[in-house]
Amino acid sequence: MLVTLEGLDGSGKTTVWEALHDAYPDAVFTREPTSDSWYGEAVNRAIADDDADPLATLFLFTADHADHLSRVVRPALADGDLVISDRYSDSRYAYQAASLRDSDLRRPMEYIRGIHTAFTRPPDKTIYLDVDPETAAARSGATNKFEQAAYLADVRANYERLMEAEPERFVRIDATQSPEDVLDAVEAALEEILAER
Ligand SMILES: Nc1ncnc2c1ncn2[C@@H]1O[C@H](COP(=O)(O)OP(=O)(O)O)[C@@H](O)[C@H]1O
Ligand SMILES: Cc1cn([C@H]2C[C@H](O)[C@@H](COP(=O)(O)OP(=O)(O)O)O2)c(=O)[nH]c1=O
Repeated sequence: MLVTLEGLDGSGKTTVWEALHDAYPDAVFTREPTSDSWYGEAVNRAIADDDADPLATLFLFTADHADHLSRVVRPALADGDLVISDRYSDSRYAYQAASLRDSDLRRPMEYIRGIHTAFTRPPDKTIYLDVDPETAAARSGATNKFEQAAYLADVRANYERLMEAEPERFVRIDATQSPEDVLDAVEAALEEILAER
């Protein structure tokens, strides 16, 4: 089973993902962008480059996803493992659709979803850590171009569209709560997800 964690920068995904290691010692913990491949390194260069072309950046993130799928996610799922990924394809649909909002693409989110359809493995469930863009930008320190409040407001609107389209896949958690309460809510959601399996 594939469970993904999504949310704005600073929503607390990584804090939760790290804390879940203790509760689910047998799960495969992974993330996008990947942190153990040259594809992930290329993505990190694009994130750090304020002048990186947004369409080129989309394809770098998508290349990293393809490698992540074939090298980590599909083999783990084939072994029957629980896979918990800190960010996954919805990050592309939400963030790159915002980056490409003023591009020549008429419907960026549909375009980005379209290039994934043929090869991706959609998540079984997605836990969305919900925070307002101002809190997100403040917590993340607004250190890169994706972490600015105005941009994050667009990203959040895109996540809302994704949740509206597939309400049964998403579990929304109020991530403005204390880290302990967020973790409790995520663990309760995961227990329910695994019980339904
Ligand atoms: N529920 C929370 N309340 C307040 N601060 C938080 C909370 N969760 C995480 N943080 C802090 O916010 C910052 C970003 O958290 P992080 O887990 O890295 O978020 P993300 O991976 O979603 O970008 C860190 O400094 C972290 O300690
Ligand atoms: C996976 C992914 C991440 N991103 C962005 C979100 C983050 O600003 C940045 C790095 O992701 P990440 O390392 O998860 O950052 P954080 O822990 O702060 O949330 O890349 C995309 O724009 N598209 C994607 O497909």
